[in-house]
Amino acid sequence: MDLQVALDRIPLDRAVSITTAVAPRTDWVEVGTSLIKQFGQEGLRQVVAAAGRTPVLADLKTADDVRFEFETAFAAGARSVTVLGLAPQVSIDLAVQVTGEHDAELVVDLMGLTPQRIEELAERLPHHVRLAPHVSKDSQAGGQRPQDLLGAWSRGRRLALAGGLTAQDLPGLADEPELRVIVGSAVTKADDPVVAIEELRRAAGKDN
Ligand SMILES: O=C(CO)[C@H](O)[C@H](O)COP(=O)(O)O
Repeated sequence: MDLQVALDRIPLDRAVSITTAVAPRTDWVEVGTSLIKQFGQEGLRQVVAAAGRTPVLADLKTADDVRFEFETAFAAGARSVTVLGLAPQVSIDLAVQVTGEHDAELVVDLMGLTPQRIEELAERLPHHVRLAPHVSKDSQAGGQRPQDLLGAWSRGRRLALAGGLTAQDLPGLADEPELRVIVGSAVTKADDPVVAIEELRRAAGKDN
């Protein structure tokens, strides 16, 4: 299991200082959609610099104008980007093409999709594309968990689970080899983000 720390709804200087502290202890750093909307390409560039050798995902949640949005993120140093599964198929196909041209990772965010559309995407998309079962911020109060969205379609696929996850969720997921777990608030709202990421590492079985 890989860990990805998502940075959302915090000032840029705090995002940079959290990144400096957690980057050596996480597999990926995510610049969340809220940060990208607030601080744009320059914010992304600053987090990439603070992350050092740890790769950075830009959670663009792109729905249109794929090449422009992706290439703006790659120019700032992002190594992975997200497209919405809700986007038109032509945009999802272009997302596969553009990430391929840049040797970057593509993550397809599955929030808001019907089970039928998720199955269709899982069948259609190349195996190297990572699929992200995601309980959106606005849906989290309903108690749904991203792991509830897994099914026959997800077996053998590269996955990234997101949406309100904490260290308590990780032991049950630790055996999934192709799984990345995205944790935002559990780190950024912690009194000490380093203590929080160490707890997540232990829960993920990474420090045994
Ligand atoms: O993509 C996101 C919101 O749309 C977040 O990055 C993701 O949900 C992780 O954050 P949290 O653990 O706080 O839910």
